[in-house]
Amino acid sequence: MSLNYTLNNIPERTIKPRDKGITMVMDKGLSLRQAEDFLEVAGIHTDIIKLGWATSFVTPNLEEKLKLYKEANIPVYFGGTLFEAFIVRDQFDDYRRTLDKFGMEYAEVSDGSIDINHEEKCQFISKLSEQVTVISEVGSKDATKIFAPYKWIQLMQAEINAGSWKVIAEAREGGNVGIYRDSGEVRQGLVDEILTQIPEEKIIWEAPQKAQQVWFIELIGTNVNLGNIAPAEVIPLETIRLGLRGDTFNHFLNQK
Ligand SMILES: O=C(O)[C@H](CS(=O)(=O)O)OP(=O)(O)O
Repeated sequence: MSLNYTLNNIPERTIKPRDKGITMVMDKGLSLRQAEDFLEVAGIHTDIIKLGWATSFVTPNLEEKLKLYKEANIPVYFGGTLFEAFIVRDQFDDYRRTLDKFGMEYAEVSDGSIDINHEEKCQFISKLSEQVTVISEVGSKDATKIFAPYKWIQLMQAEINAGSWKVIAEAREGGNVGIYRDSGEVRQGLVDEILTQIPEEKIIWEAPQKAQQVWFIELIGTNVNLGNIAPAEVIPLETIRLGLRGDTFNHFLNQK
């Protein structure tokens, strides 16, 4: 990545294509012109784009948008809710055909809105990973469904074993379920326990709120994988990763 001028002692950032330090952006309906503008300023800092939930079903010019992202060399995938919409209707084969039809190279497997047996979910991961790179998501979108840290670890581990490239820790667009309390505060004990068993580079933490991004960057470092980043927040996030915004400025200076 080329930077505009020289500053000494900037935290070292991994470079694209990265396996660690990923910024996953959620596009929930950008127009083609907005997507072009987004790529012009933030494409360089974006590792992967999710077309949020099932927005791809109603997005006009879907093929053109996918082409734009492909030309920018940024992988794209449909949100997990779309996968779930197919599964709940018993249309797994149709989902596979849909991925082929649109030339998708990545897919999300989640169960945030549906109840499926976890072995069955792992079979979907395993079958889909013969076709695409699979990212799976752990955690419910239902704030009342809270499960213990050991369970998160078990589910994440089983999904990685089944073939997931990365596992996403659920938070939704609002950042108020899953790994967060409804106030948006991180369930710290949960995250700490997960990190005792699952390698941090295998997890993408959904962190739509600035305070959540800062928390993970301070805990894990500049090159933590973060997801559900809004397009307009990619450049601000990059500065937070580098200790160039007040929120992490002293954290990184004090590490020297
Ligand atoms: O689970 C998510 O992070 C997203 C967005 S939201 O929950 O609908 O706000 O859903 P996904 O289906 O994974 O894109």
